[in-house]
Amino acid sequence: MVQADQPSGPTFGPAAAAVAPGTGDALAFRDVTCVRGGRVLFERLSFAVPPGGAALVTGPNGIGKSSLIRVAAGLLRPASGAIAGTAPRTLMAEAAALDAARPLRDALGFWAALDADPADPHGRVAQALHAVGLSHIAEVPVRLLSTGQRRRAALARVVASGAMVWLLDEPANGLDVASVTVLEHLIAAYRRRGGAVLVATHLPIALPDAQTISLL
Ligand SMILES: Nc1ncnc2c1ncn2[C@@H]1O[C@H](COP(=O)(O)OP(=O)(O)OP(=O)(O)O)[C@@H](O)[C@H]1O
Repeated sequence: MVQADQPSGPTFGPAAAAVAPGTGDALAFRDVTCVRGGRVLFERLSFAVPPGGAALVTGPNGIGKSSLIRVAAGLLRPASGAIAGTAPRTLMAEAAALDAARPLRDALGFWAALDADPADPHGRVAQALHAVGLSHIAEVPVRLLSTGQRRRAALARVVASGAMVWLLDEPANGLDVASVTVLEHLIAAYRRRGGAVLVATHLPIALPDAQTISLL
């Protein structure tokens, strides 16, 4: 079962599955059904995230939050329905996919050169490291980073990507209170620039005016 709501405007969900998200959305699910391991995780889910918007995916363990994020990322094919939106997306999941042997700056630079925005990858990595408070360990190999530092490094990768849509799967895991505040500020600044975020979390994250997609 799924329940999606917005602070204002229409309610999306199975009962309103015919509601077609408008054009120009950064990301939209249209009647998306996801089946995994023979179990329907969510059915005919429709919602849209406009530029500058945010959606928060909530629900208990094993309900399908990560699966929803993976569907949005194009890593998991929905059983039916469609994902709309051509804006470049970037994913922050459990694995940061940063080369453990490389210094952090180089490991991030590898992805920044491949990711959405081709302009000035070195400059974007430097800015991202500063934004997450890791500039001082830019030359330290990734394998020596603490758990929380790795999570912040993963966030730096997202920041450096220049993508218009951030897909964040449990981004607050492993972060201390101060780092969660940094995360919240980064998301807010990104949204002010027109970025859109889809966040799955079981930890509280302040996302003003976000619509909530409750998997039940
Ligand atoms: N590769 C897979 N094959 C089959 N079933 C899977 C696979 N990956 C996950 N599942 C199942 O899909 C369901 C949803 O998993 P998912 O990771 O999306 O949940 P979640 O809400 O993110 O959970 P959590 O809060 O524990 O991270 C679970 O029952 C899980 O066992």
